[in-house]
This record gives sequence, C-alpha cells and structure tokens, in this order.
Amino acid sequence: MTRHLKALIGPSILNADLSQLYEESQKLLDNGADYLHLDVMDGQFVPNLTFGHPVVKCLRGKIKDAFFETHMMVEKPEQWITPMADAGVNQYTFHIEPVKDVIEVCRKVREHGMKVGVAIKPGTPVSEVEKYISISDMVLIMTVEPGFGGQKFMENQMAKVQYLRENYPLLDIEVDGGVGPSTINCCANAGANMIVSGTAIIGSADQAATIKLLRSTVQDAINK
Ligand SMILES: O=C(CO)[C@@H](O)[C@H](O)COP(=O)(O)O
Ligand SMILES: [Co+2]
Repeated sequence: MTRHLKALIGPSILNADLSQLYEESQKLLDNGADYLHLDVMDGQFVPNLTFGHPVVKCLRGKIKDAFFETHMMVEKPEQWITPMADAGVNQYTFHIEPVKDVIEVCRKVREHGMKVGVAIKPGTPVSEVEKYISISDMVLIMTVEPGFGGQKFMENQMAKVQYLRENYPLLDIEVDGGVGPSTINCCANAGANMIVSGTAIIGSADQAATIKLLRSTVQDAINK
C-alpha cells in the first residue's frame, strides 16, 4: 500500500477557556479538527504549568473517538508514559533535550501502544532529532520557545522543516507555535503537514473556516 502525506490540523487548547475543556474540545472537533494537541507542562522543562494525565483521562471519558496527541514539555518524559497511555492518549510527543536515552523512551511509548513524536526547541539543531527518525512516527519542529501560547512565529525554523522534507519525503512533520492564517504559507511551502494552531483557531470568529483554510493551504502544497 502506498503511503501518502496528509494535511492534518491539530488545535492546541492551551489558550482556550480551560474551565470548559470538554465543550471547547468538542467544538474544535465539530469544526473539523483532525486531532487535539494537548500541551502538558511541568513547570521545570518550561516556566509554565498546565495539566497532566488526570485531566486528559477525564477528557477521554467524554470524547471517545478523537485522536489525542500530548505535547510533553516535561523534564522526565519517561515518567508519564504509563499514565498517559492509561488515560487514552494516541500519540506521545516529547522533547528530546532533557532525555538521556531517547531510543528507550521511544521504545517504551510504542510498547504502550501509542505513536511516538520527537520534538525540538528552536535552539536545538535538526541533526539532534534526525537520529531518531527511524524509531519515531513524527518530528515536531517548535516555531516558538515552548511554554506559552500566543507567541510570534519564528520563520527561521523553516530551514529545519525544509531539510527534513527534502530528505524524508513521507515523514510526518509537525510545526507548533504562532501558526495561523498569516504564517501557514511558510509552513506549507517548507513541507510541514501536521499543523498545531492555538490562538489563531481559538480566537477565530469562524473556527471551521480557519481550520479549513489551514488544511487546504497545506494540502495544496503537498499536492504540488
Ligand atoms: O506548545 C505550545 C507552546 O509551548 C503550543 O502548542 C502553543 O500553545 C500553540 O499556541 P499558539 O502559538 O498557536 O497560540
Ligand atoms: Co504544543
């Protein structure tokens, strides 16, 4: 079977009204989101705190069939694999920077039945993550310093995306941070196919139209 790249839009709920987490998440899915990107922060790897597996588990209790990706901005990603798998996470994306044995973490994530994504901060060279492509399902190139939503898109990160796309034509490449209608062309032309977008979707007056625009821009670039 031939594998084709697919444009996928995963809204980040970080800047949503988290007191309405279920309603906000369901609305995003009803408006056409392909998956949910759940930002988990531990106050150590990044200077911010969000939520952990108990919250993800409650959300899974109400939303049975959507694809959940957790973006683990944590110092010890190995610590949360089992609870996140038990909470119903489909993809466990973690930062490689603080991890000694990335291969072991990837192996353990897969052993728990989840897909594995490897993420790098803007200051980390792409060669650092390239080493793990053969044992992971996706690479996340951060386009802001991890920790907060609503930051400015770093266009200089597109060189990493371009490099990966040129060398790995079928690799799932995700971008995250400051992505929205005004920056999607950059991401699409560089070769990203999985798009995380928080503020631009959450704050949009017409979420469905914004999600559709992001997806069609990326799909058009893939089809070129
Ligand atoms: O991981 C992060 C931030 O660390 C993200 O997922 C962002 O929170 C996305 O939000 P916007 O930059 O699109 O507002
Ligand atoms: Co994120």
